[in-house]
Amino acid sequence: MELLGLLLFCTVLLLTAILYLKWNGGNKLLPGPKLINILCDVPLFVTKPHVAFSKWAKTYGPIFQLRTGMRSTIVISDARLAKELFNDYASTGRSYNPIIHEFSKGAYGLINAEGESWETHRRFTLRTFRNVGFSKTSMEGLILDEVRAMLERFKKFERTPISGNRIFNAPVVNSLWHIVAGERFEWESGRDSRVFRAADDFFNSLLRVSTNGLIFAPILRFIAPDLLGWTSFKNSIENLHQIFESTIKNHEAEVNNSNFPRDYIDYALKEIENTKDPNSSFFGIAGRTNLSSGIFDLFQAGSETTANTLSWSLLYLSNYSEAQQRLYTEIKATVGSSRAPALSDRIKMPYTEAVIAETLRLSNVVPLGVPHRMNCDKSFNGYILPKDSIVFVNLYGILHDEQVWGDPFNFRPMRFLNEDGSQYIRHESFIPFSIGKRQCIGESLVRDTLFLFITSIFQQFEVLPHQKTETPIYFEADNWFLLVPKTFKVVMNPRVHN
Ligand code: HEM
Repeated sequence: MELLGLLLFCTVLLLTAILYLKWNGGNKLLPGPKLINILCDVPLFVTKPHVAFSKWAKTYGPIFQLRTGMRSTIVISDARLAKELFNDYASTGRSYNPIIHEFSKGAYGLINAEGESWETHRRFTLRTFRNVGFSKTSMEGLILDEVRAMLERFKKFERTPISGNRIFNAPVVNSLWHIVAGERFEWESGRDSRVFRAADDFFNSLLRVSTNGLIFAPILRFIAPDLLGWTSFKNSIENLHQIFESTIKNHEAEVNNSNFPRDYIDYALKEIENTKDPNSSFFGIAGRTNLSSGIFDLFQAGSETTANTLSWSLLYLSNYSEAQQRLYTEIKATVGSSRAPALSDRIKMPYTEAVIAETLRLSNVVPLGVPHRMNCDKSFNGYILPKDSIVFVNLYGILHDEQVWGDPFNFRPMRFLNEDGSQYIRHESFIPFSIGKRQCIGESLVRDTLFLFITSIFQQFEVLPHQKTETPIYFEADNWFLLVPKTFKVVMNPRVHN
């Protein structure tokens, strides 16, 4: 009888263990701060969530969980783990946030779309970028048009202090508009463009709603819509969509133009015309909404990010005179002073490549990437990541990890070079564009833009800080949603070429 009882007990124990393991997938519970720890860090979390995440990663490790509501939020602070997870289709969902979804009129376009619709649109955009001239000579010519205009502008203000903030917005928005709509505005002659104005309004209102906490607590938009900036945010989005819509209509009227397709909109209209599958993201009315939202995404993802990274490069290089001198020496030796830098020079300029990488690393304009959503339960690294949990990649923590970089807050391009400085070294933790299936699609455009702008500016000018910052220099950013430099001024001194 005793033996039978023991057998029964062992069987129940075994079954319980099997059921537990089956339910839990053989996985441990994710570590993470308790509610009380989160409450203690609320001011930091609200103002600088990327810093709070990095602080918690030190205590709870490279993968931790915040259990604040019904859904769990998972934070990854290690490049290798991020690569493994984000290469898995299970992690390619997007979370629903009414503030972020307002951009794309729902889950349309590129950033907020999911599943087949997102895949089709992403493939189309990458292909079209290549066709329109991404990384080809025509794209280079298009960026160089903006570089020339920029240099002309700087010449007007040489030797006088000028603001380093927002000076790259017009050329960057202009080059995007050129790719998308085939038009170039002569912003350098002081002509204002409604696209610039609308893009500016949108970003100012986006910064306002993110600072006011609406992104974390969207419910606030119903409580004080005007006061918290929700109304002007919505209006600025509507305004941009109207501009895109009227431009698309003008393109439709020119479909029979002999040069068709000329730009992104033309390619998309052709795709819509050729799509007969009602389930496709390019079919009929949904196809049109996807196009308008897709353009919106290219603007919101591509303009402020690139323009602010260029501003950061001016701030760093003007304060780190040794790095600027070394950059100039390489430009002089490779390009000289009688012609403009070209993308073909890039391969011979490892120091410049390192300056670009170090600027992207230290400035890290998108500190928390764009949150992903798990499409299904997933067993990962010994844990279960439940369906619908939100996953953040803590790019800020990864790009500023002391264990990885040693002195993460110094601007030190040499960290990307081999010992004798002759070769650029790829770094596994260098992921400013995130990683995996949803990695930024603008990376190659950004790298080309940074190369051509930075080499051209420093070929022509010595850039000095208007007011020297203390040493060691730590550059504080404004706003957490997009890390933009605080107000600063520089002085552009023309170089004397002999
Ligand atoms: C310095 C400049 C830029 C940085 C640092 C940057 C960074 C990022 C990051 C971190 C993501 C999130 C990826 C993820 O979800 O895991 C992203 C997504 C995206 N970026 Fe960029 N980006 C930059 C410029 C651009 C440009 C110039 C464009 C296009 C013209 C662009 C288009 C996009 C799009 C469409 C997505 C969404 C991709 C998807 O959901 O599949 N970005 N970017």
